Amino acid sequence: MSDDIIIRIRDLKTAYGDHVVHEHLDLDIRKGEIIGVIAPSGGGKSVLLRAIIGLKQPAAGSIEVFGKQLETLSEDQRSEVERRWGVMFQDGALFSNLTVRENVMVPMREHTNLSEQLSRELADMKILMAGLQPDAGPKYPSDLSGGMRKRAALARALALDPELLFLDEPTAGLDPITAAAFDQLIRSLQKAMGLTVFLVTHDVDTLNATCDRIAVLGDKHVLAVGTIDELRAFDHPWVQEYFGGPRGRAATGH
Ligand SMILES: Nc1ncnc2c1ncn2[C@@H]1O[C@H](COP(=O)(O)OP(=O)(O)OP(=O)(O)O)[C@@H](O)[C@H]1O
Repeated sequence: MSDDIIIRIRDLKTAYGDHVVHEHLDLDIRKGEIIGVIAPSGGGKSVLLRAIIGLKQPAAGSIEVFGKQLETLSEDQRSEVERRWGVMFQDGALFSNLTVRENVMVPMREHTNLSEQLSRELADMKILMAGLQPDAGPKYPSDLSGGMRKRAALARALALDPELLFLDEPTAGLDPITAAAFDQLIRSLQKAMGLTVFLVTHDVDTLNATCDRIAVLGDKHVLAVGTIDELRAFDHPWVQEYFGGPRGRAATGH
Protein backbone atom coordinates (compact mmCIF):
# COMPACT_ATOMS: atom_id res chain seq x y z
CA MET A 1 0.00 0.00 0.00
CA SER A 2 1.27 3.43 -0.88
CA ASP A 3 2.28 5.36 2.27
CA ASP A 4 0.28 8.38 1.41
CA ILE A 5 -3.07 6.56 1.46
CA ILE A 6 -4.27 6.50 5.08
CA ILE A 7 -7.67 4.91 4.45
CA ARG A 8 -8.35 2.59 1.53
CA ILE A 9 -11.89 1.35 1.00
CA ARG A 10 -12.66 -1.20 -1.70
CA ASP A 11 -15.97 -2.60 -2.85
CA LEU A 12 -17.53 -1.90 0.54
CA LYS A 13 -21.01 -3.13 1.33
CA THR A 14 -22.83 -2.30 4.57
CA ALA A 15 -26.39 -3.19 5.49
CA TYR A 16 -28.90 -3.29 8.32
CA GLY A 17 -30.93 -6.42 7.64
CA ASP A 18 -32.29 -6.06 4.11
CA HIS A 19 -31.54 -2.35 3.99
CA VAL A 20 -28.32 -1.88 2.03
CA VAL A 21 -26.58 1.42 2.93
CA HIS A 22 -23.40 1.08 0.83
CA GLU A 23 -22.57 -1.12 -2.12
CA HIS A 24 -19.47 -1.18 -4.35
CA LEU A 25 -18.09 1.81 -2.49
CA ASP A 26 -14.44 2.73 -3.19
CA LEU A 27 -12.57 5.61 -1.57
CA ASP A 28 -8.98 6.59 -0.80
CA ILE A 29 -8.12 9.16 1.86
CA ARG A 30 -4.68 10.72 1.43
CA LYS A 31 -2.27 11.56 4.19
CA GLY A 32 -2.56 15.17 5.37
CA GLU A 33 -5.76 16.05 3.57
CA ILE A 34 -9.04 17.27 4.94
CA ILE A 35 -11.67 15.33 3.05
CA GLY A 36 -15.30 16.33 3.38
CA VAL A 37 -17.98 13.68 2.95
CA ILE A 38 -21.39 14.85 1.78
CA ALA A 39 -24.61 13.06 0.87
CA PRO A 40 -28.32 13.65 1.04
CA SER A 41 -29.80 13.02 4.51
CA GLY A 42 -29.72 9.32 5.30
CA GLY A 43 -27.17 8.82 2.51
CA GLY A 44 -24.78 6.84 4.68
CA LYS A 45 -22.16 9.35 5.86
CA SER A 46 -22.25 8.38 9.52
CA VAL A 47 -22.46 4.68 8.76
CA LEU A 48 -19.37 5.01 6.56
CA LEU A 49 -17.51 6.69 9.42
CA ARG A 50 -18.62 3.95 11.81
CA ALA A 51 -17.54 1.25 9.36
CA ILE A 52 -14.07 2.80 9.05
CA ILE A 53 -13.53 2.93 12.81
CA GLY A 54 -14.83 -0.61 13.28
CA LEU A 55 -18.20 0.13 14.91
CA LYS A 56 -20.13 -1.24 11.95
CA GLN A 57 -19.10 -4.57 10.49
CA PRO A 58 -18.99 -4.50 6.66
CA ALA A 59 -21.15 -7.05 4.86
CA ALA A 60 -18.52 -7.24 2.10
CA GLY A 61 -15.41 -5.52 0.80
CA SER A 62 -12.38 -4.20 2.63
CA ILE A 63 -11.34 -1.18 4.65
CA GLU A 64 -7.67 -0.60 5.44
CA VAL A 65 -6.61 2.10 7.87
CA PHE A 66 -2.86 2.75 8.17
CA GLY A 67 -2.45 -0.30 5.91
CA LYS A 68 -4.30 -2.65 8.26
CA GLN A 69 -7.67 -4.35 8.06
CA LEU A 70 -9.18 -3.98 11.52
CA GLU A 71 -11.07 -7.27 11.54
CA THR A 72 -7.88 -9.25 10.94
CA LEU A 73 -6.13 -7.77 14.02
CA SER A 74 -5.79 -9.10 17.55
CA GLU A 75 -7.28 -6.99 20.34
CA ASP A 76 -3.86 -5.50 21.20
CA GLN A 77 -3.05 -4.71 17.58
CA ARG A 78 -6.46 -3.13 17.16
CA SER A 79 -5.96 -0.98 20.22
CA GLU A 80 -2.61 0.15 18.73
CA VAL A 81 -4.41 1.28 15.58
CA GLU A 82 -7.29 2.88 17.49
CA ARG A 83 -4.97 5.08 19.49
CA ARG A 84 -3.71 6.65 16.26
CA TRP A 85 -7.09 8.22 15.55
CA GLY A 86 -9.51 10.51 17.34
CA VAL A 87 -13.25 10.69 16.82
CA MET A 88 -15.68 13.50 17.43
CA PHE A 89 -19.20 12.09 17.19
CA GLN A 90 -22.17 14.06 15.92
CA ASP A 91 -23.71 14.72 19.34
CA GLY A 92 -20.33 15.08 21.05
CA ALA A 93 -20.94 11.87 23.02
CA LEU A 94 -19.40 13.39 26.14
CA PHE A 95 -19.96 11.56 29.42
CA SER A 96 -22.39 13.82 31.26
CA ASN A 97 -21.26 12.61 34.70
CA LEU A 98 -17.60 13.48 34.01
CA THR A 99 -16.02 16.93 33.87
CA VAL A 100 -14.51 18.17 30.61
CA ARG A 101 -11.03 17.31 31.88
CA GLU A 102 -12.14 13.81 32.93
CA ASN A 103 -13.77 13.31 29.53
CA VAL A 104 -10.49 14.19 27.80
CA MET A 105 -8.65 11.80 30.12
CA VAL A 106 -10.87 8.83 29.16
CA PRO A 107 -8.88 7.81 26.04
CA MET A 108 -5.64 8.28 27.97
CA ARG A 109 -6.84 5.87 30.68
CA GLU A 110 -8.03 3.43 28.02
CA HIS A 111 -4.94 3.41 25.82
CA THR A 112 -1.91 4.55 27.87
CA ASN A 113 -0.19 4.00 31.21
CA LEU A 114 0.31 7.70 31.86
CA SER A 115 0.18 8.81 35.48
CA GLU A 116 -2.91 10.63 36.72
CA GLN A 117 -0.91 13.84 37.10
CA LEU A 118 0.53 13.75 33.57
CA SER A 119 -2.88 12.82 32.09
CA ARG A 120 -4.42 15.84 33.83
CA GLU A 121 -1.74 18.14 32.49
CA LEU A 122 -2.06 16.77 28.97
CA ALA A 123 -5.85 16.99 29.16
CA ASP A 124 -5.61 20.66 30.17
CA MET A 125 -3.34 21.26 27.19
CA LYS A 126 -5.85 19.68 24.79
CA ILE A 127 -8.61 21.80 26.31
CA LEU A 128 -6.62 24.92 25.41
CA MET A 129 -5.78 23.56 21.95
CA ALA A 130 -9.51 23.11 21.30
CA GLY A 131 -10.00 26.80 22.05
CA LEU A 132 -11.57 26.53 25.51
CA GLN A 133 -10.56 28.61 28.52
CA PRO A 134 -8.57 26.80 31.22
CA ASP A 135 -11.53 27.09 33.60
CA ALA A 136 -13.54 24.76 31.32
CA GLY A 137 -11.65 21.71 32.68
CA PRO A 138 -13.60 21.28 35.93
CA LYS A 139 -16.96 22.05 34.35
CA TYR A 140 -19.56 19.46 33.40
CA PRO A 141 -20.90 19.23 29.82
CA SER A 142 -24.27 20.53 30.99
CA ASP A 143 -22.54 23.78 32.12
CA LEU A 144 -21.31 24.47 28.58
CA SER A 145 -22.87 26.10 25.52
CA GLY A 146 -23.31 24.00 22.36
CA GLY A 147 -20.16 25.48 20.81
CA MET A 148 -18.13 24.80 23.94
CA ARG A 149 -19.39 21.22 24.10
CA LYS A 150 -18.18 20.73 20.50
CA ARG A 151 -14.77 22.05 21.55
CA ALA A 152 -14.73 19.73 24.56
CA ALA A 153 -15.52 16.79 22.27
CA LEU A 154 -12.72 17.95 19.96
CA ALA A 155 -10.32 18.14 22.92
CA ARG A 156 -11.16 14.53 23.73
CA ALA A 157 -10.67 13.50 20.10
CA LEU A 158 -7.20 15.10 20.27
CA ALA A 159 -6.34 13.40 23.58
CA LEU A 160 -3.83 10.94 22.15
CA ASP A 161 -2.24 13.26 19.54
CA PRO A 162 -3.95 11.43 16.69
CA GLU A 163 -2.66 11.23 13.12
CA LEU A 164 -6.20 10.86 11.86
CA LEU A 165 -9.25 12.78 13.03
CA PHE A 166 -12.88 11.86 12.32
CA LEU A 167 -15.40 14.67 12.68
CA ASP A 168 -19.13 13.96 12.32
CA GLU A 169 -21.07 17.17 11.64
CA PRO A 170 -18.73 19.34 13.74
CA THR A 171 -20.59 22.59 13.03
CA ALA A 172 -24.18 21.30 13.12
CA GLY A 173 -26.31 23.41 15.44
CA LEU A 174 -23.73 26.19 15.82
CA ASP A 175 -24.46 29.80 14.94
CA PRO A 176 -22.56 31.01 11.84
CA ILE A 177 -19.90 32.91 13.79
CA THR A 178 -19.15 30.01 16.13
CA ALA A 179 -19.21 27.62 13.16
CA ALA A 180 -16.73 29.76 11.22
CA ALA A 181 -14.40 29.88 14.25
CA PHE A 182 -14.63 26.09 14.48
CA ASP A 183 -13.76 25.77 10.78
CA GLN A 184 -10.65 27.89 11.34
CA LEU A 185 -9.70 25.81 14.36
CA ILE A 186 -9.93 22.58 12.34
CA ARG A 187 -7.77 24.07 9.60
CA SER A 188 -5.12 25.36 12.00
CA LEU A 189 -4.99 22.12 14.00
CA GLN A 190 -4.65 20.16 10.77
CA LYS A 191 -1.64 22.28 9.85
CA ALA A 192 -0.04 22.30 13.28
CA MET A 193 -0.46 18.55 13.89
CA GLY A 194 -0.16 17.33 10.29
CA LEU A 195 -3.54 15.65 10.70
CA THR A 196 -5.54 13.76 8.14
CA VAL A 197 -9.19 14.71 8.65
CA PHE A 198 -12.33 12.79 7.62
CA LEU A 199 -15.12 15.30 7.97
CA VAL A 200 -18.80 14.47 7.59
CA THR A 201 -20.87 17.58 7.05
CA HIS A 202 -23.94 19.19 5.54
CA ASP A 203 -22.40 22.62 5.87
CA VAL A 204 -21.26 24.03 2.55
CA ASP A 205 -19.43 26.88 4.34
CA THR A 206 -17.42 24.33 6.30
CA LEU A 207 -16.57 22.45 3.09
CA ASN A 208 -15.40 25.63 1.47
CA ALA A 209 -13.40 26.85 4.47
CA THR A 210 -11.69 23.60 5.41
CA CYS A 211 -11.66 20.84 2.81
CA ASP A 212 -8.98 19.95 0.28
CA ARG A 213 -11.27 17.43 -1.42
CA ILE A 214 -14.87 16.36 -1.12
CA ALA A 215 -16.39 12.92 -1.60
CA VAL A 216 -20.02 12.79 -2.64
CA LEU A 217 -21.99 9.72 -1.58
CA GLY A 218 -25.07 8.78 -3.56
CA ASP A 219 -26.77 5.67 -4.89
CA LYS A 220 -24.94 3.71 -2.13
CA HIS A 221 -21.43 4.51 -3.38
CA VAL A 222 -19.00 7.37 -4.01
CA LEU A 223 -20.36 9.32 -6.96
CA ALA A 224 -17.40 11.68 -7.24
CA VAL A 225 -14.33 12.92 -5.38
CA GLY A 226 -12.61 16.22 -6.06
CA THR A 227 -12.13 19.85 -5.18
CA ILE A 228 -15.17 22.10 -4.98
CA ASP A 229 -14.39 23.46 -8.46
CA GLU A 230 -14.14 19.95 -9.87
CA LEU A 231 -17.42 18.97 -8.26
CA ARG A 232 -19.17 22.09 -9.52
CA ALA A 233 -18.43 20.82 -13.01
CA PHE A 234 -19.68 17.31 -12.19
CA ASP A 235 -22.79 16.44 -14.11
CA HIS A 236 -25.14 14.97 -11.51
CA PRO A 237 -28.46 16.51 -10.49
CA TRP A 238 -27.92 16.38 -6.70
CA VAL A 239 -24.32 17.64 -6.95
CA GLN A 240 -25.40 20.44 -9.29
CA GLU A 241 -28.16 21.44 -6.92
CA TYR A 242 -25.89 21.23 -3.88
CA PHE A 243 -23.17 23.51 -5.25
CA GLY A 244 -25.30 25.47 -7.71
CA GLY A 245 -28.17 26.25 -5.32
CA PRO A 246 -28.28 29.59 -3.49
CA ARG A 247 -26.41 28.36 -0.40
CA GLY A 248 -23.76 26.57 -2.44
CA ARG A 249 -23.18 29.60 -4.65
CA ALA A 250 -22.99 31.96 -1.69
CA ALA A 251 -20.52 29.74 0.17
CA THR A 252 -18.22 29.17 -2.78
CA GLY A 253 -18.39 32.70 -4.10
CA HIS A 254 -19.87 31.83 -7.51
N1 LIG B 1 -28.41 1.42 13.83
C1 LIG B 1 -29.11 1.43 12.67
N2 LIG B 1 -30.07 0.52 12.44
C2 LIG B 1 -30.77 0.50 11.27
N3 LIG B 1 -30.56 1.37 10.26
C3 LIG B 1 -29.62 2.30 10.44
C4 LIG B 1 -28.84 2.39 11.64
N4 LIG B 1 -27.96 3.42 11.52
C5 LIG B 1 -28.20 3.95 10.29
N5 LIG B 1 -29.18 3.29 9.65
C6 LIG B 1 -29.69 3.60 8.30
O1 LIG B 1 -28.58 3.74 7.42
C7 LIG B 1 -28.84 4.78 6.49
C8 LIG B 1 -27.69 5.76 6.49
O2 LIG B 1 -27.66 6.46 7.75
P1 LIG B 1 -26.57 7.52 8.10
O3 LIG B 1 -26.82 7.93 9.52
O4 LIG B 1 -25.21 7.03 7.77
O5 LIG B 1 -26.92 8.71 7.12
P2 LIG B 1 -26.28 10.16 7.06
O6 LIG B 1 -25.85 10.41 5.65
O7 LIG B 1 -25.22 10.29 8.12
O8 LIG B 1 -27.56 11.02 7.41
P3 LIG B 1 -27.74 12.43 8.13
O9 LIG B 1 -27.20 13.44 7.19
O10 LIG B 1 -29.23 12.54 8.25
O11 LIG B 1 -27.00 12.37 9.46
C9 LIG B 1 -30.18 5.40 6.86
O12 LIG B 1 -31.15 4.87 5.99
C10 LIG B 1 -30.41 4.94 8.27
O13 LIG B 1 -31.77 4.79 8.54
